[in-house]
Amino acid sequence: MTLIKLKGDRLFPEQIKIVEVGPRDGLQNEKEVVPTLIKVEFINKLSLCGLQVVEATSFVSPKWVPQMGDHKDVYEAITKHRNVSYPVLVPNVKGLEAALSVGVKEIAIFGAASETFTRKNINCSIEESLQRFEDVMMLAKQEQVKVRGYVSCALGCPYEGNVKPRVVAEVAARLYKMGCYEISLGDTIGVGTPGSMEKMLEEVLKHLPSEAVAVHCHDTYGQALANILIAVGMGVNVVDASVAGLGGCPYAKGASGNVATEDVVYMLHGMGIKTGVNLSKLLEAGEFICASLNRPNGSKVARAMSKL
Ligand SMILES: CC(C)(COP(=O)([O-])OP(=O)([O-])OC[C@H]1O[C@@H](n2cnc3c(N)ncnc32)[C@H](O)[C@@H]1OP(=O)([O-])[O-])[C@@H](O)C(=O)NCCC(=O)NCCSC(=O)C[C@@](C)(O)CC(=O)[O-]
Repeated sequence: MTLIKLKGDRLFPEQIKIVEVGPRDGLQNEKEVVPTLIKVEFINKLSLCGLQVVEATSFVSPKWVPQMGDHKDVYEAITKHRNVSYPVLVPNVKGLEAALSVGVKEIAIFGAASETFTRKNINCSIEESLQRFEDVMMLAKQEQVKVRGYVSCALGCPYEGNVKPRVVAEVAARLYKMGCYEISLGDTIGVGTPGSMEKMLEEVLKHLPSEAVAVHCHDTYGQALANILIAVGMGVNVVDASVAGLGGCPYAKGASGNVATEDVVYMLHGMGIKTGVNLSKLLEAGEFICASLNRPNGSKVARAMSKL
């Protein structure tokens, strides 16, 4: 990884990969069912923005998350671009088998550093979830499917409050050792601050190379950009974000959307860090989904630029 020096002592990666999670994390919590065709058009627009990764949907139980119940239809209908990967969330072997039946090439398994959140989210303990993921990983390896891992509640849990960095590092290390090529650390309820992000990452980076770490910051407390800046300054070069700041987790009451992709891209480009993302096209994709959902745009950059 090439690092560039900005003002001060910190070195920053020259290039950051943005993982766009809007179609999945962004839409999974919408109250009204979003029509499949809108989801497909949304993903197709995002595919034209220069993003390398667009998380497309979740192969989870439709009883638990009805909004993602059209996962197969969405995945089959989207136009797949050669340079873009379209990972989908998978909680168990059943989900992977369904994903394989429509030709999915990359999945994300999702664990957490909180027992209560894990129970509420995927109905098992942390240890049971890791055993389930071992089974998923075995089949994924056999089918040559790439696997990304999430660790939710990395900076706090909606049920248990503070979460120990040591526990985050342990779950992250287990997922990495199992074969996940990248571990995304989720501030699920956006309570983290630059201080807690730094402490948590110091612990995680004792066990994982920085190239294998991503951050996934919800912006509930308005800390997301500051937290990302800290992470990037510590060598993390993958950032998850959701266009127009869409999103929230159905099992984390009150959690607002992810950091807006437009805001992350604007900040990084302003620092001279490349993302490969075309901000104008991203703004169009954000406007499209906000108009379709009839909701205001959660990106400050999008709002400011629409007035220019
Ligand atoms: C994991 C389960 C399935 C366990 O749910 P369960 O009820 O314990 O599972 P089960 O094995 O007893 O199955 C119950 C029913 O679900 C079916 N089922 C079982 N598996 C599947 C599947 N894969 N796809 C479709 N259907 C499935 C299964 O066939 C059965 O159907 P029935 O016999 O009752 O008709 C459930 O808890 C679930 O789907 N949870 C997903 C919840 C979810 O998607 N949460 C939001 C993810 S966001 C997140 O985690 C945070 C993140 C990643 O964004 C990062 C951050 O911000 O921190």
